Amino acid sequence: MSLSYPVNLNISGKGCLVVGGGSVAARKVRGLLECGGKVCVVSPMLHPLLLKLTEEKQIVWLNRNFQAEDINDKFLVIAATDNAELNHEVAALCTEKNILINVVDDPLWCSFTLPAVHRQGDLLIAVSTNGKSPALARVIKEELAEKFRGEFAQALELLGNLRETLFAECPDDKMRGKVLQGLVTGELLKLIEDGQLEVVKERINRCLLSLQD
Ligand SMILES: C[C@@]1(CC(=O)O)C2=NC(=C\c3[nH]c(c(CCC(=O)O)c3CC(=O)O)Cc3[nH]c(c(CC(=O)O)c3CCC(=O)O)/C=C3\N/C(=C\2)[C@@H](CCC(=O)O)[C@]3(C)CC(=O)O)/[C@H]1CCC(=O)O
Ligand SMILES: NC(=O)c1ccc[n+]([C@@H]2O[C@H](COP(=O)([O-])OP(=O)(O)OC[C@H]3O[C@@H](n4cnc5c(N)ncnc54)[C@H](O)[C@@H]3O)[C@@H](O)[C@H]2O)c1
Repeated sequence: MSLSYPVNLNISGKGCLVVGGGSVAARKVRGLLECGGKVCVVSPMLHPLLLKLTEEKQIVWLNRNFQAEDINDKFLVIAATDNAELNHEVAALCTEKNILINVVDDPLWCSFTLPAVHRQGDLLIAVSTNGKSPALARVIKEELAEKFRGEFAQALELLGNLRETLFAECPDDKMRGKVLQGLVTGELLKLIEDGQLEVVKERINRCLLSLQD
């Protein structure tokens, strides 16, 4: 399989269809909802988690078998049934209409695959094995999750604010780059990892003060 091109999709408010309502579909639906997707599930049976989401009106459930027109106007589709032939059929329909398609039992039919994901606030760590071993992707993600904990979400907030201030107050882009690269080093990473957020704040303030000199 050729190498996949990594992107971060904005699916907020966009129509996402999941075909199938089992445990794999439930995992994919959770991921879509987390990012603000408008999720519709078509399946004659639903996993209890999906039933709950339907009752809470977080998703729309079409309680029947898949029909070709279900993909109309969808931004992306995930074919997650236990019927390989049907999953291929869904993929072929989407490919024809240039709709993004993920097929849970066949990477070759996917226009996108899902990585194992660890999030802390705006920090996103995504691990892919290009379909070679999803289980390994999960284990690598779990290892990374032990290192990149909640402190990183907090530190990112601080760095994001600093960057905004720099964009507003320092018109020289070379200077901005220099300031940010000088601040964000392996040493800062270690401070964040050790939970020394006060020291991180101090470094950021020092950075701001140096701009006024
Ligand atoms: C990462 C993760 C993201 C997510 O789903 O959110 C994900 N699979 C996860 C787990 C997982 N999946 C499977 C196992 C059992 C062990 C094993 O088979 O290895 C485990 C392990 C477990 O559950 O621990 C079975 C499996 N998966 C695929 C096939 C079909 C095939 O390969 O042909 C089969 C065989 C089905 C069968 O046996 O019939 C296919 C795909 N699975 C992918 C993603 C894409 C490639 C990702 C990559 O490697 O880059 C791809 C191509 C399409 C896609 O689904 O996007 C998620 C981790 C969630 C987490 O972080 O906890
Ligand atoms: N990609 C992954 O991460 C991953 C992981 C494990 C398994 N799998 C694969 O995913 C597939 C699904 O696994 P599962 O555990 O969720 O299976 P499951 O049996 O729990 O769910 C299958 C779902 O498909 C629905 N379905 C069947 N025919 C349908 C139709 N005509 N229209 C709409 N929905 C229909 C069923 O109602 C059911 O809800 C398996 O075949 C397996 O090969 C993929």
